[in-house]
Amino acid sequence: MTKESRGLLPLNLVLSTLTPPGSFETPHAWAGFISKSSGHKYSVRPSKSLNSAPPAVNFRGRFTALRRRRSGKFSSGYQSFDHVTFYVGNALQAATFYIARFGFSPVAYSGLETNSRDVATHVIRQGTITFAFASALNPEGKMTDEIGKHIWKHGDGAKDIAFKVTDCRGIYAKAMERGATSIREPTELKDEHGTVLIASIHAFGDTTHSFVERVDYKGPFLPGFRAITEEDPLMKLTPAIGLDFIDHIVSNHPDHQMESVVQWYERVLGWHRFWSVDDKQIHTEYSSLRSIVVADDSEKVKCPVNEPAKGKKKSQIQEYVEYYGGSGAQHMALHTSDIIHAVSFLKQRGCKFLTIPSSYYTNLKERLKHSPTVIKEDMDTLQKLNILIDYDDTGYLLQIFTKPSQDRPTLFYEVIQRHGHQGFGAGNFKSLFEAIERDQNDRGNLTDM
Ligand SMILES: O=C(O)C(=O)Cc1ccc(O)cc1
Ligand SMILES: [Fe+3]
Repeated sequence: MTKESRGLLPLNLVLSTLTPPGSFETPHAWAGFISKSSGHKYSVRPSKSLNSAPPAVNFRGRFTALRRRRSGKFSSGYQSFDHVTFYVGNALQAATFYIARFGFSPVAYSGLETNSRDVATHVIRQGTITFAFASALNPEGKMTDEIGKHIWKHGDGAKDIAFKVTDCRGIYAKAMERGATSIREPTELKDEHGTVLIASIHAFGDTTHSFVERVDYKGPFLPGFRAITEEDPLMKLTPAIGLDFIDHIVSNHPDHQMESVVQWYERVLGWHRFWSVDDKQIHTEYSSLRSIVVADDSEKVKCPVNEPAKGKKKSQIQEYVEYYGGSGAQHMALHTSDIIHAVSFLKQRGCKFLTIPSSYYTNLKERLKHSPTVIKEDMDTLQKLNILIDYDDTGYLLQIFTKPSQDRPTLFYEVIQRHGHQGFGAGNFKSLFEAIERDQNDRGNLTDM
C-alpha cells in the first residue's frame, strides 16, 4: 500500500491468526474478501508482529479448520465466561444500579447473614451473564486492605474475570508451568448443592483470571452463597431485557504493553490471535489505538486487548489508563438475540448510550445499496436507537455502547447482536470513536498531545 492510499483510508485493518504458512487463503483473496466487506475501503496486509503466515480468518468457514488444527496442541477446556467479580465501595448499591438500569436479577448473596464476616457479595444475573459485587465490611483487616487498595487506586472496577472450564487443575497446572503467577491454587468449594473447583492467576494490572469447574454444582452461584429468589419489583414495570451471554471482554493497557499482554495469553494460557486492528492507522482525526483479539483454542472466549497510539489528541485508551491507574477491563459486550427490544427497554430503564450523528446512517444506507447484505431490522428504528451496524459477506452485527458505568471514565458496556458475523464492528470504529471523543472532550480530556 502506498503512502497516498494510506492517507485516503482512515482505517487499515489487519486480520490475522497464527496459521501454519500456506494453509489457507492468500493475502490477495483475503483482501478481496475484506474490500467486499462492509463496503469500506479497508486495506489488508499481514501483520508484522506475527509470523509470515497469510491472514486466514474470514469469519465463516475457517473456524472449524482452525479449531481442529489447534486442538491437538492445546486441549482447551474453556466453555464460556463464568462470572466477573467487581470490587466496589458499596456492593448493595452497585448491584442495585445494574438491576435497575440493565434489568439484572439478584440471584445470590454472601455477607454477615451467611457468616461471611469480612466481605459482602451481591450476585446478579441476566441470561448466563453473572456479576458479583464485593465490598469490605470492616474498618480494617486483610480483605479491607485488599478491596480498599483496589478501590482507592482504580475506583469501582472489575477485579476478576472468571472462565467456566472443564479442567480447572489442568489449565492451572499448565499456566503455572508456563510462568503464571498464582493467586489461588485449585481449591474445592463444597456445600449442600455440590462441588466447585476454582483456581486463580494474575492476569494484567491488578486484574486476575479464575478457572471455575462446576463439577456437579446445583447452587445459585458458588458454595457458601445464599440464593435470592425474590423477584426485583422493577421486573414488573418493564419486560425482561434479554441479554443472554458475555460475547467478549476488552482490556486496555498503557502504551507498548499490548504485545506483551497478547504474548502472555499465547504463552501462559495457550490462546491465539483471533483478529486484530492495524497498529498503524485506526484513527479519527484526533486519536488512535491498537487492538488484538485473543481467543482460547475453541474460540468460545474472546478478549480484545487495546493500547493507545499517538495522535493529535489524547487517545480514549490513554484517558482510561490514566483514570483507572493502569491496565484493566474497559468494556464487556453483552449479547442479545433482539437488540431493538433490549435497547428500547434499557433506555426505558434509564441506561445511557453514546449517540451517533445522522450522517452515519445516510452513509450506511448508501453503502448497503451496493451490497448483497440485507439488514432484517428496520433501519429507521436502528437509527432512532443509535444502534451501529457492521457487515461483510458472511453477515452483519448490530452494536451499541453505553456511557461509563461509574464516575471515572473507565468501564462501559456494549450490547451486541450477531447475524452470522464474528467481527467486532471495525466498520464502526471511526464513528464510534468520534462519539467517545465527544464525551471525552466534554470531560476536558481530549487534550493535545
Ligand atoms: O473491539 C471491540 O470489542 C469494540 O467493541 C470496539 C471498540 C474498540 C475500542 C474501544 O476503545 C471501544 C470499542
Ligand atoms: Fe466490543
